[in-house]
Amino acid sequence: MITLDGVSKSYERGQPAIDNISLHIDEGEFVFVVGNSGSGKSTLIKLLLKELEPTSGIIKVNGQTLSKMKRRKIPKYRRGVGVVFQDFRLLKDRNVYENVAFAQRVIEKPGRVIRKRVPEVLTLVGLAEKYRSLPRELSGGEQQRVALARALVNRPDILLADEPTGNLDPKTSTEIMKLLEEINARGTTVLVVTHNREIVNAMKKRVIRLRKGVIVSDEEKGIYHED
Ligand SMILES: Nc1ncnc2c1ncn2[C@@H]1O[C@H](COP(=O)(O)OP(=O)(O)OP(=O)(O)O)[C@@H](O)[C@H]1O
Repeated sequence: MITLDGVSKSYERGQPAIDNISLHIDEGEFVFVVGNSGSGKSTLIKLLLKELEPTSGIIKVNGQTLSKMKRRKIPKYRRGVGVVFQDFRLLKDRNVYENVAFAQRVIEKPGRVIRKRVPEVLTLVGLAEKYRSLPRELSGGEQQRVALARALVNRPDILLADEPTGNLDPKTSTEIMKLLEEINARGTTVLVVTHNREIVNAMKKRVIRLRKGVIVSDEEKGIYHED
């Protein structure tokens, strides 16, 4: 599903942000990528979304080699990967329903599909009753649920989450993680970047740890070791 082969990424100055990483993530896996600030986690997400090009190495996602992808295919590729971020990134002046429906409108889904699919996915994240609320009327956890619904509405094979609980309290963070686990159980491959130790240790999933752009451990049912 996701394969990196000898991937490095250097910015203009300093050490490589990603330094000769090779890894494989199978279809249906749930993986945490952990590491201190500056270890390269966000760079990895950007490489997977083809927002950045690697300095060297090969990245394959869903059978496609990203470096060979035609420019005009990139938007479609990105829409096939669900993404959520720490800061939710919702449209402030649109309600919950519209925030989610928007992801379908941009790919020109017919109205009847949108009217069916949006309530379905809002039910999945537990927000069916708040479909008319604006983002500012929601708690942080609810806003992240909307972001998740938006990421899932087009049924992506892969969900990338960059520090999805970074702005949330511990209880809400656990709820969001349980939701990610459920999404994974329904077949989506999930990759979560975080430095939330408690969450990682509670979930007992595969844990890939980065330090200065290098994989220092990769464990099934892992824990987040002290650095
Ligand atoms: N646009 C950029 N230009 C130059 N250097 C960058 C750029 N983005 C990131 N870096 C550097 O690359 C390294 C890895 O950064 P990255 O953002 O991937 O780390 P991270 O693990 O996601 O950190 P955090 O947990 O703080 O988000 C850092 O040394 C950072 O300073």
